[in-house]
Amino acid sequence: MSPDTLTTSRPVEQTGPLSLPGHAEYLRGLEPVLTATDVTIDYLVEPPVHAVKNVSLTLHRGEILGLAGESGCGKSTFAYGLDRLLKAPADLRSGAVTFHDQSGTDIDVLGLSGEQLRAFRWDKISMVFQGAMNSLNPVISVKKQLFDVFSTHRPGMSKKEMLAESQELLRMVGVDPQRIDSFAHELSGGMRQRVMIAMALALRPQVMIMDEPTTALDVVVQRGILREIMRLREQLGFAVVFITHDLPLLLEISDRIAVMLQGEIVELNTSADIYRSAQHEYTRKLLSSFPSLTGDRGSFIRTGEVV
Ligand SMILES: Nc1ncnc2c1ncn2[C@@H]1O[C@H](COP(=O)(O)OP(=O)(O)OP(=O)(O)O)[C@@H](O)[C@H]1O
Repeated sequence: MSPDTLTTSRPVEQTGPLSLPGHAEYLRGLEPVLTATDVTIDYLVEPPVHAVKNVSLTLHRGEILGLAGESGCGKSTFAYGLDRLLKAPADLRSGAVTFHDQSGTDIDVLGLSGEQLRAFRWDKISMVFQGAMNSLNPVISVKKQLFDVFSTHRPGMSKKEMLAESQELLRMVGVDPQRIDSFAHELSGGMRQRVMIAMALALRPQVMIMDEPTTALDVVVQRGILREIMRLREQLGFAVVFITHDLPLLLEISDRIAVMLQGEIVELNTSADIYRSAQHEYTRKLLSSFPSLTGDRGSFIRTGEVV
């Protein structure tokens, strides 16, 4: 890593638009792990699409930050920008993304070169996508795919260590370690997604970006996986940017929620305050469009218990 990618300044805490005093209270004492400042991303098509407009957001160590908003508002584009996964015609026009490493070093993510970026991704920030379970290679065993992560990023590890670590990862995500020799096509959709989460956890990243990670799964499997993610977050302390259009789900699992509308964050607050006293008209509209908030799932929000 070249010296110009390193800085030591710490960002000013952001409470964000339309946030209540409780939000500032929530932020007190939290340490930032990822900061996006004035990020603007366009798709250079004719006419150009201004997908993300001057978005600033701070993710704190160990927090689950939900990114909500209807289809096309720019959630995925922003998340891909955070991890430098954008491809043409997407163009990150301006802004800064800083990763505040546990070691105390700040990394200018947009300044990383190809090799530095490969080393950074998966190690510091990993990503789980909706389609990820289909991105496991069906004809390569789970073991080989997990081993590939280790041999690329941890070349010093022995095969024995890789096996022990892979089995432990599978156990952590609720997959029988004996399935390590299975091929992806032999696993259910839910299990494939759990294996993807195991791969994303393999290097113990400090941040995981999850873009609709459970949307394609049935509700029971989905809730099992979400519970696992929340438990692992407690155990391992990583932070999560969780993207979905399912606002009730975000209210259940997130510490804070950022609401996106047409490429901008229009409201940022704790989940409790978003639920109790949404400030932006669009957030209120989103909340009222989910009848489940007044039904069974609403009971969690009222009681604080995950069922
Ligand atoms: N390759 C592309 N070329 C042109 N425009 C694009 C491209 N990909 C996305 N967009 C546009 O960028 C905007 C933001 O899209 P994005 O996929 O980030 O939204 P999203 O909130 O994640 O939606 P979804 O929940 O449907 O994934 C939309 O207007 C979309 O049509």
